[in-house]
Amino acid sequence: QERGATVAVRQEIDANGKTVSRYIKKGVRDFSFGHVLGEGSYSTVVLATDRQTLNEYAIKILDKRHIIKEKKVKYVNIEKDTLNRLTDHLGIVRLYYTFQDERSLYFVLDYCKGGELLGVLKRMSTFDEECTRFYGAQILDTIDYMHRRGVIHRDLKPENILLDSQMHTKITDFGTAKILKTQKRPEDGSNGVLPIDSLDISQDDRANSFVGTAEYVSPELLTDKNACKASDLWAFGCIVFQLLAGRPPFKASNDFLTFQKIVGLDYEFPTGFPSVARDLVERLLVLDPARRLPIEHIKNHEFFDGIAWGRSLWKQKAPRLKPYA
Ligand SMILES: C[C@@H](Nc1nc2c(c3cc(-c4cn[nH]c4)ccc13)C(=O)N=C/C2=C\CC1CC1)C(C)(C)C
Repeated sequence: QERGATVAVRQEIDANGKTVSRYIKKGVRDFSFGHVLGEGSYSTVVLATDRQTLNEYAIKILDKRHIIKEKKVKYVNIEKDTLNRLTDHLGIVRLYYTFQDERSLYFVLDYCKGGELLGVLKRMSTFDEECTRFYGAQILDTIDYMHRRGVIHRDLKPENILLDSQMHTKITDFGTAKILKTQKRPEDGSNGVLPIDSLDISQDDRANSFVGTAEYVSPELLTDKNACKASDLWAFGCIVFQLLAGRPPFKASNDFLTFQKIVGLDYEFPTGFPSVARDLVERLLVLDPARRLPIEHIKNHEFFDGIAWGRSLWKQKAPRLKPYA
């Protein structure tokens, strides 16, 4: 095998709709690398052009020695397994193939020309309701897809919500995601109390060692070290608040004080914050994860009136970005 090329498998749908695996040999030499797009904690994401097809990709490069030294191998595998599991949704950054050479691992992914949602929000300072509704709906639709496939993201934030060339969202950075074991739901539910696993709380200890980015961490992760699907909905509530307010709800001068605000549910809406959006946020920023609005109810909330959920949400034009007056 030529240096740096490993056989990569690409799933394709053939003429009669069957998924076939195409074996392609891609390596470092098949790409010309451009500028750095972003720096992760253990990786660099670089713009690259496929020399044959001239398609542009984002290639995440990980230094093998560094990964091993920092004991991050499991996170790399979680990211790959998660991305390989979340393949058929437009709101997820797609992983095309991976390969390696003696020094590095390479993940070939969607290039999201619009960059990070955080960058766009900073330039706008706030989003108006129409934009918040559109971006909020795309993010929620993607969370719904992830949860249905037993994946909890655990670190949702405007930095890792990217925008493609059509200004549609693409969620990324799954190295700290939690893949839930497919557990059977108990038939009974007789007493009507939510069975503990209905919150899909991650059981194993490793999953609980991770804490996300301070401003978006859920209270349950801080108090009983357990993340669950509803933890992503807490982060979603923080993001909707931040799009309209221009700042996250829980923000203090250091992480410890931010954590105190979170567990004390200590936040205020800016004057003029739209009341329908306020009602939605208040039903998401609830300390008890079991009492947070479930996804189906969020979709039916008045704030999302007018949103056509499903594929059409991803086919429509993104609204022109306008600040909240
Ligand atoms: C959040 C992430 N930043 C970024 N990650 C990715 C980008 C990306 C693009 C721009 C950009 C585009 N135009 N101008 C800026 C800025 C930041 C980016 C992209 O296009 N495709 C896949 C990416 C990531 C996929 C990989 C995690 C699996 C961090 C900071 C972690 C590197």
